[in-house]
Amino acid sequence: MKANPLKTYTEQEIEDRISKLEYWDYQEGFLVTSLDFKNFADAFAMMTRIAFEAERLNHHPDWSNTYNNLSIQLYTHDSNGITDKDFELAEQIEKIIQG
Ligand SMILES: C[C@H](O)[C@H](O)[C@H]1CNC2=NC(N)=NC(=O)C2=N1
Repeated sequence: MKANPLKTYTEQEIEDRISKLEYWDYQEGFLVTSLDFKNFADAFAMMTRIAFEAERLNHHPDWSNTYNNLSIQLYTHDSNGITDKDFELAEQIEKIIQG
């Protein structure tokens, strides 16, 4: 199950790389974002698109949805930290958001 843990980023490396992203912050060990949509349907449509991307990358978000809000936390559970996988998914989600 836990094959080959990836290299985890240091806090400084995380801050440097996340500063290049518009929608993401680093909070309490996670890459995080909170997105508000017009309504539930739009929020859920976005979750569906992100879900397919997560499957493609084999890396999955910790997330929650409340009506029109989608809150996402990214973390590599197998490595107990932030890895390239988290940044790959964050960057892909950002592209989807930006259309
Ligand atoms: C076996 C499978 O590759 C792993 O369990 C993957 C799947 N998706 C994952 N997603 C996240 N966020 N962290 C992981 O460690 C992880 N591991």
